[in-house]
Amino acid sequence: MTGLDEFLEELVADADAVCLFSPGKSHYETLAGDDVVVVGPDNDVEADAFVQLPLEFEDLRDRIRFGVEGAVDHGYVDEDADLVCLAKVFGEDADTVARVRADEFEKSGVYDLFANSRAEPSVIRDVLEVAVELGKKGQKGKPVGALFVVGDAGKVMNKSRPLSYNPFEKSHVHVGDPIVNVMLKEFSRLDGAFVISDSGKIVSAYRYLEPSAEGVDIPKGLGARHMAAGAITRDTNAIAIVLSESDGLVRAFKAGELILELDPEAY
Ligand SMILES: Nc1ncnc2c1ncn2[C@@H]1O[C@H](COP(=O)(O)OP(=O)(O)OP(=O)(O)O)[C@@H](O)[C@H]1O
Ligand SMILES: [Mn+2]
Repeated sequence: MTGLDEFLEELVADADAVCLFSPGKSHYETLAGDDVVVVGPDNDVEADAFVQLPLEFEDLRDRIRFGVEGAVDHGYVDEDADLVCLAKVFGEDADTVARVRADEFEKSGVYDLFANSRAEPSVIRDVLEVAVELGKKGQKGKPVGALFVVGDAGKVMNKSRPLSYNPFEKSHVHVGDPIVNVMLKEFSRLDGAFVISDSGKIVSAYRYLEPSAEGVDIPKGLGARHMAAGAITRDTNAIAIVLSESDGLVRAFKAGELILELDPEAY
């Protein structure tokens, strides 16, 4: 199929770098002579240029966008680099080639959310996972909402007040621990926000956030929970992860802005 060969040759011609998504060892070694950035959950192939994926990003566009933002942020590629991305969509091996310019995407800040927040990336990932699971299953079959404020916990506590006794008062428990995830889901039935420290310690449940909402610009149609989430991330160095009871989506806010929107059903 010479036509196809020609097409593929053109597709990858003159690229500045190759982004390899979760490559196997042999796949990586084949390309090791090129300018390669590996993107994946782990750096199994011990690549020098590596961007860690904190989520699976089922949607290839989201996955590529995250990888490219990470590659630019690390300085592995220029902001206007011409890139070839190799990824697996259907099988266990790379089956998809995408040609993309690094400036193709409006900067979404999704990479920055994980890599450059006060809280540890793994803590942010664990909280997102809890929110996504809660969104999938709800509480006893009913849709449920939840608000998690992650990082800069001292300041967040100063800008909030308790709605009820704090079940985490004297405990030293962390997100990611399976028991704690069950507790978070259980307590999400009641009002208010969870406050989580940079390192993932659950500081409090049932906090009513009272940040100044000045200058916060969140999409119309979102209510008080989302407004409080956006505002607290402008007023402090925390990020916020919200599960909406009404539309079932999980959203992340940083510096007063909506950065990420996920449909739990897609994960
Ligand atoms: N300032 C706040 N701090 C903490 N929790 C809040 C705050 N404001 C609202 N909430 C919580 O959000 C819940 C839902 O409020 P509301 O419906 O106005 O928010 P929303 O943004 O529309 O969220 P949803 O999409 O889940 O309905 C409230 O019952 C309360 O538990
Ligand atoms: Mn509402």
